[in-house]
Amino acid sequence: MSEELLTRLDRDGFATTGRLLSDEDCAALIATWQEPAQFRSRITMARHGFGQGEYRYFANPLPDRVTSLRESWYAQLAPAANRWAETLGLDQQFEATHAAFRARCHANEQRRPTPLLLRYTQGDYNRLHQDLYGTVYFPFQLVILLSQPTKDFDGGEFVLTERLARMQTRVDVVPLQKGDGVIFATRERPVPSARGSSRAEFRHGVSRIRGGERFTLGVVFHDAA
Ligand SMILES: O=C(O)CCC(=O)C(=O)O
Ligand SMILES: [Fe+2]
Repeated sequence: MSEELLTRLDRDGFATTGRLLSDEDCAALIATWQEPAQFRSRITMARHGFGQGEYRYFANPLPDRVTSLRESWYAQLAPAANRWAETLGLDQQFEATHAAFRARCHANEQRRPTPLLLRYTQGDYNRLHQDLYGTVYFPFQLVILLSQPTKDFDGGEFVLTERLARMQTRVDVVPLQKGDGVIFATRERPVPSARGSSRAEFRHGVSRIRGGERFTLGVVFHDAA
C-alpha cells in the first residue's frame, strides 16, 4: 500500500485502491452466486429494511482470492487502525496479522465469516449503514466493484457520508470501475479540530440502480456474532 493511499485515507476517511481484481477474478466471484454451498446465509434486503437487492455471506472456507485480500489488506491497514484508535482516544489495539485479530473476534464469540457478495438489479439500492457485528470491529473495510458501470449497469453509485457533531452531513460519491476497490472508515474517523481531533461518523450505501445488474464483493475484516 502506498504512502499516497494512506495520505488520502487520513485526509478523506476513504481511498480508492485502483484495480484489485482482474476480469477473470470478477467473473469467478460472480459465478459463485449460483453455488449455494459457497454461502452461509442469504439476505433479502427489503425484508430487513436495508434497501432492495440481495446479499450472501460466504461460508468457510472462503474463496482463496477473498482470503488473500482479507489477510493482505488487514496487515497493511493495521498500523493506520492503531494510529486512528490512538487519535480517537479509543482503547483498541489491533494485532499485526489477520489470524491474530480473528482469534480475538472468535474469543469474543464472533465466529461467523463476514465477506459477502451483493447483487442489485433495476430499482435496487443499499441504504446508508455501518457493518458492525459485535463489539470487536476493524475500523476499515474494503468493497470491490465486480461489474462495469455503463456497460453492465447504470446508476448504482457507491456513496459515503460523514457527519461531525453539530454539523450537517457531507456525501461523497466514489467513482469505481470494474475490479476497483475502495477502503473506507467502518464506523468513524478522526478529523483535525481546534481541540486536537474530533470524531466523524461514517456510513456507506449504494444509490438506486437504474438498469442492468451490479455485483460487489464486500470484505469486512471482523467476523460476526
Ligand atoms: O454494494 C456496495 O457497493 C456496498 C457493499 C456494502 O455495503 C458492503 O460490502 O459492506
Ligand atoms: Fe456495507
